[in-house]
Amino acid sequence: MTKTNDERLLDKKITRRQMMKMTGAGAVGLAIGASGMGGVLKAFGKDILEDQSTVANKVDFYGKHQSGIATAVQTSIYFASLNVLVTSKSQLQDLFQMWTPLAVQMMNGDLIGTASENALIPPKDTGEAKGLDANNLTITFGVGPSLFEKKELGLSHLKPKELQDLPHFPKDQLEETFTGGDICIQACADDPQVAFHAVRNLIRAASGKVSLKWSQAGFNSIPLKNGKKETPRNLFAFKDGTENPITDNEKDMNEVVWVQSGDSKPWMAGGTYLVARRIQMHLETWDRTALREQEATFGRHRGSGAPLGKKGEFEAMDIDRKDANGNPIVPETSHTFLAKKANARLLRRSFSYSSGVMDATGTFDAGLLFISFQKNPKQFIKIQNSLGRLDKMNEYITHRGSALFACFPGIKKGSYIGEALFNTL
Ligand SMILES: C=CC1=C(C)c2cc3[nH]c(cc4nc(cc5[nH]c(cc1n2)c(C)c5CCC(=O)O)C(CCC(=O)O)=C4C)c(C)c3C=C
Ligand SMILES: [Fe+2]
Repeated sequence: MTKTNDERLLDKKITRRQMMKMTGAGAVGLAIGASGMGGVLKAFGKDILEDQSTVANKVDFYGKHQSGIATAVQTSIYFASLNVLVTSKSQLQDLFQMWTPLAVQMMNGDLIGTASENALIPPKDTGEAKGLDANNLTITFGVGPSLFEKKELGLSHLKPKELQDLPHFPKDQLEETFTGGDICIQACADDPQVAFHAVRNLIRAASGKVSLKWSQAGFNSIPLKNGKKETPRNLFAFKDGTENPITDNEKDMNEVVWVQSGDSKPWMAGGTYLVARRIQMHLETWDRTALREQEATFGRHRGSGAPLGKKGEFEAMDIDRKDANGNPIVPETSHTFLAKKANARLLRRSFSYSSGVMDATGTFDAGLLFISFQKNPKQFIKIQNSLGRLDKMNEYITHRGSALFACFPGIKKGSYIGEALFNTL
């Protein structure tokens, strides 16, 4: 990347120590002048852009935590797992600094860069989101275990001990083409093109610095009842996401999702761990299954989403309830029985996918892009181990992809994505 005069000057005159002091204190105070864009301040040659509070359907980029985690689930996701091609920590830092204003612009519903009428060069923005509003776009960034294993990046001492490849689980049939990655970008929005546009433009702007390892688009259809959003249904037609932490309850979120200071490496405080599992759902087999069997698989009623034997979706599920003959009302091999029995919690934020046909079988390649956020990956591991070989749902699903990423804490205005990681020696 060619550097501007300002950047060259800064490279020379500001020592690393001074730079860390200033960014730590909030880099807004560091602004070195207005750019040609009129009133847009710069730090280290990068534009400091604001969240535009007047924009329709807009989620804030800046905050204590990254967006796309506690944010109400949107209807579309484009999830990308990337490998890095850069060969030094400072190049990686440059990459996240470069991505920061682009993410702010796109979450404001704007195109990236400044519009140019120069017909001799490709436009800065790929353009397909023009005319669409922000559509509650959220962009969430995380880093995978493999990033810290790249010697040339010198990050190994900063790797949290929790950030290890997930263990092999019974019945896993993972494919390398849907597994792992150095960086993840989760773009969610209420429009598929807005979500795709975000990832496409971030990758394009990072040409030569990252390569796309795998990606998955997904969808959720969210019914509205009297103007209120209801729980979306998965491709097995069951309400999915009923039993989840309350995202606007800080205590719940601190207990389940947000890494607290002292829990892990200091740079992770306020962040979280993202588990992604690409789980194929065998729709053809499911569709041949009797309703009673389907309900026994989940331990819930298909229509209402209520626990078996109850009426309301949000009624408590008591897994110890027995019928008159002393048999458990919620089957002991049902998905919810086993998930509950694990006695661990996580925030599920999954999306359905449909990606054509499985070559070998001629069946749908469709399923769930399961995404969960938890303050420690062991919460996921505990639940997945409890589901293990017993989960009745195993007859109808196959885990085909898996990845774990450490998601940075939120970004302060004037700072950039992942700053805490790069400012730790
Ligand atoms: C290891 C974690 C989990 C995986 C993987 C998983 C896959 C998966 N789940 C469904 C559908 C449903 N899951 C439901 C509940 C539920 N699932 C998990 C965990 C995993 N699911 C938990 C922790 C829970 C909550 C359990 C509880 O305490 O009650 C439900 C019921 C409704 C709900 O609460 O959302 C459904 C339906 C699919 C289809 C799937 C993989 C394809
Ligand atoms: Fe589940």
